[in-house]
Amino acid sequence: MSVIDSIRLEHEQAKLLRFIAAGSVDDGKSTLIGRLLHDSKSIFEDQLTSIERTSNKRGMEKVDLSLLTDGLQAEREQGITIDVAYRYFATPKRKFIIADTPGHEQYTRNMVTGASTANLAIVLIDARKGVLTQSRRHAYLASLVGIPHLVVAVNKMDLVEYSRDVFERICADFSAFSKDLPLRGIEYIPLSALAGDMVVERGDRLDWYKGKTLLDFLENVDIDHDWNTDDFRFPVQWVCRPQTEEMHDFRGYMGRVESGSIQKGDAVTVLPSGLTSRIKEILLHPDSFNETSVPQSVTLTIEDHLDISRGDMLVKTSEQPTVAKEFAAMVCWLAEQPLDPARKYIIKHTTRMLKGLISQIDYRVNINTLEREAADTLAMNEIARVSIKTQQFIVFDSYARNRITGSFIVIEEVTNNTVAAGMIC
Ligand SMILES: Nc1nc2c(ncn2[C@@H]2O[C@H](COP(=O)(O)OP(=O)(O)OP(=O)(O)O)[C@@H](O)[C@H]2O)c(=O)[nH]1
Repeated sequence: MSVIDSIRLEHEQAKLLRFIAAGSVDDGKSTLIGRLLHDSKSIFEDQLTSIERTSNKRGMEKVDLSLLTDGLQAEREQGITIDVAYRYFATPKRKFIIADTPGHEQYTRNMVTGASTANLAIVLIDARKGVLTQSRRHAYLASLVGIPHLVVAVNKMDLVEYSRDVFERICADFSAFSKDLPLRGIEYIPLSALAGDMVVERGDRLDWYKGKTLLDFLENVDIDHDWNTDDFRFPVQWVCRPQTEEMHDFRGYMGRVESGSIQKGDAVTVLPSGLTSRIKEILLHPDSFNETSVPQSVTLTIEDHLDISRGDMLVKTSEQPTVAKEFAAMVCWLAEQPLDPARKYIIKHTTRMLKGLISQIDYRVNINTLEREAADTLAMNEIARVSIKTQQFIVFDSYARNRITGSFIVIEEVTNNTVAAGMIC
């Protein structure tokens, strides 16, 4: 194998698909994830033995695969507890991370927080029940957080005699409802998580279905174009000014390239100040500055001495974002304490903290009917379109264009709790 081939192979192997499975209670989410792990041989043997033991103890004939995803870890993030369990598995073709969000009423906020980095969402539908209010809610939330790919998994096909008519009716219902949502592509797959049909193996009871199995689809869906590769965005995390004599002129701007790309000599603009310069060097080994290396983390130097600090954003002069003190956003309220419109909150956006006010609630979305309602405040799990005013300028793109520079969280100053997650319109 040539060096190029081995580099290419490494690159292919590094490809990672993040997905979430959304379903109402008892639709079979845990069974499906368990089946996926089991049939793709991703479960470690010791895990399987312990599940077999538990299933036997409970007097079950078959191994209960939902036990594989039980025991959600509570995640503590800025003071709120989010029940999202991350599960990792790999096949020779791809690596996967599943964010498993529980289906109870805290669901909305869990999904909004767990799904914001997902490439794909699986919406489970019980074949006997068809498209329910909850299925609509899941599809709406997936489109709200901008998940590029959606799989509608029509589960429990064994309970409707693997009927093609039932499957096609559900597909028609779902596509009629979802045509107004900004979803890019929807894949429909009939399956039985319990019997194992069309999850990893095709089985022989769904012969009329000619599409891919779930795993085949997950392994092959094109995710290269999911992220913004056009606009160079570099929020500055740290300004590096070594105090040694030989380097006292050095100024490096450390951070993560969140999107796009840059080359030596490219014209850059520092925002919000608007000052311009050119890239002098791109240093890819931040270790030498005692900083842990994370993917895409770099240190940039520029040709001129400009006043740049943490929270500023370097962009390519030819690819400018919006700079404003007021913007519209969709927010999901996460805190138990409702929104207080009179209160100043902290808006955390990229590497910046700004003081801001939710100056107006344009409308609240009833996530069961998707209708817009008037509202004076927001309670936990509610979603609304709001206007936000900030004291200083904020540099952003719309969330539809850039999931990093288009998203923010709202923090309550006194308690330091995260109270909302937002996506800029
Ligand atoms: N017949 C049949 N039963 C299934 C299938 N998938 C899941 N089930 C059963 O449906 C019930 C619920 O499955 P779970 O996987 O626990 O459902 P869930 O959606 O994860 O439910 P929660 O964890 O409570 O949110 C269990 O009794 C499963 O055995 C299927 O394809 N066919």
